[in-house]
Amino acid sequence: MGTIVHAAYTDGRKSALSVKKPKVVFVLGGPGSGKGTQCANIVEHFGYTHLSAGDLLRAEISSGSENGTMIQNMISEGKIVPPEVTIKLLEKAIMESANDKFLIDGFPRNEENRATFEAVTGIVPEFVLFFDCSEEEMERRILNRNQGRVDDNINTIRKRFKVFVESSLAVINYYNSKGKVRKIDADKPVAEVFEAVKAVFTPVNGGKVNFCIDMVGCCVGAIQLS
Ligand SMILES: Nc1ncnc2c1ncn2[C@@H]1O[C@H](COP(=O)(O)OP(=O)(O)OP(=O)(O)O)[C@@H](O)[C@H]1O
Ligand SMILES: Nc1ccn([C@@H]2O[C@H](COP(=O)(O)O)[C@@H](O)[C@H]2O)c(=O)n1
Ligand SMILES: [Mg+2]
Repeated sequence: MGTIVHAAYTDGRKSALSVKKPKVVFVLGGPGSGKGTQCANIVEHFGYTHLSAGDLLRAEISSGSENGTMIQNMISEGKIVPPEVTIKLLEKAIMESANDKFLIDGFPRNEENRATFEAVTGIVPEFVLFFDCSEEEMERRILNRNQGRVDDNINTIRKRFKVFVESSLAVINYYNSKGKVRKIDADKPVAEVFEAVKAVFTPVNGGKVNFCIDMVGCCVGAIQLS
């Protein structure tokens, strides 16, 4: 079945993001894999702005907006909110920021999220940072998180795992087919995970990135990109 792409703007208006053209890194991984924790480290060391789609949705609930109840119900069930709701929150946050590079944490969560975001904004991620973590470890972390989240209970955790496997992994596989996934073993302590994350964000050769284009088994040249 084809993906339904929600035009967040039915009047055909272009997203303001297609004009601002921010640099975007998607940060994906199962619930409790450490996305938020590592994003905080990346912000501190590499100057990105961290936008957690989940946090934006929770703020929308707290704001008492008309979508609040619907969002609350879906989060309580570990379900994925319609893309136009989440994309508009992301767009607002990006446009209000003076920064031009963003970590978008927990988005896209499914193919509808991904396709709609690309259709509406025209933005393709620089890469996707994927935190790969076992369900046992993720469950242990979430049950010890103590942040008072309505979805941090064993029943909803299991539903979120199911959603991740059935919907979110397909997004990671899509970007993997484009060579855009940077996979991190997230089953390790925070500091060790961040060492691996740093390597992804640290350019080689003092800021220039060398690519050797290997065609037909031979290197046809090295291109230095600043
Ligand atoms: N590498 C790690 N080792 C042990 N605990 C960790 C690690 N990374 C994060 N944690 C802890 O696990 C919990 C979940 O981490 P975090 O909130 O960053 O995950 P998340 O991927 O953002 O989860 P969610 O998708 O539910 O928001 C937090 O209490 C955090 O302190
Ligand atoms: N793109 C998204 C992201 C999140 N949600 C909903 O929020 C819940 C919490 O997300 P976290 O990343 O903070 O764990 C998630 O389980 C979804 O219910 C969403 O709908 N779409
Ligand atoms: Mg998080």
